[in-house]
Amino acid sequence: MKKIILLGYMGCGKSTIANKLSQIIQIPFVDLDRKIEEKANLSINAIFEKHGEIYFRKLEHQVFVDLLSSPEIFIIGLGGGTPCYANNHELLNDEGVFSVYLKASIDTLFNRLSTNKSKRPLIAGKSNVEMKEFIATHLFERSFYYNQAQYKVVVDDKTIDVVANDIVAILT
Ligand SMILES: Nc1ncnc2c1ncn2[C@@H]1O[C@H](COP(=O)(O)OP(=O)(O)O)[C@@H](O)[C@H]1O
Ligand SMILES: O=C(O)C1=C[C@@H](OP(=O)(O)O)[C@@H](O)[C@H](O)C1
Ligand SMILES: [Mg+2]
Repeated sequence: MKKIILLGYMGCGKSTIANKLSQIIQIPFVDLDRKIEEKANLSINAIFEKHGEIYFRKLEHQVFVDLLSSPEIFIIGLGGGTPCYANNHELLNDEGVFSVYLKASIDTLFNRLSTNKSKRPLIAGKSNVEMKEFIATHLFERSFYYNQAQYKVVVDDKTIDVVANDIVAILT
C-alpha cells in the first residue's frame, strides 16, 4: 500500500474527501495544513500575518517532506498551493505515493469558496467579483503543477460520497 495524496485548488474538497476516504478504506487521514498549524503553534491565518507567505511555504515543504519520509501509511490532504512551490510537485510521483488531483471548475470553486473565505488568507479580503477573477487566473497558473498528479478525478456536481468512491475505484 502507498500513501495517498489528494491535491487541487482551494475549495476542491481535499480535506473533506480525504476525511471521507479515510472512513471508507480505514486508513488514517492527515491534513497538511493542520500539521503545519501544530508545528508552528499558530493558525494558517496567523502564520501568513506574522511571518508572511514565504515562511509558510518553507514550513509547508518541510512538513510535507517529513510526512513522506514516515514509514506509516496515510491519506494526506495537501494545501491548495503545496504542489506549486519548492519543487513539491516532483514528490507527487515518488515510488511510495499515489497522487490524485481533485479537479474542479471555476464556478464550483467560486461557489464553495464564497462561503468559506475567512480561513484562507489568499482570498479572505476579496470581494466576490475580485475572487472570481483571482480564481480564474490562479487556477490557470497552478494547473501545470496539479497536472503532475498520477490520477485526476473531476469533482463538479458530485457528492462527497461519489468523489470518495471514484478514488476507491482507482485504488482497486
Ligand atoms: N463533493 C462536494 N460536494 C459539495 N460540497 C463539497 C464537496 N466537497 C467539498 N465540499 C465543501 O466545499 C468546501 C471546501 O472543502 P474543503 O474540503 O475545505 O476543500 P479544500 O481542503 O480542498 O480547500 C467545504 O464547505 C466542503 O464541505
Ligand atoms: O492555495 C493555497 O495557496 C493555500 C491553500 C490552503 O489550503 P486549502 O486548499 O485546504 O484551502 C492553505 O494551505 C493556505 O491558505 C494556502
Ligand atoms: Mg483543506
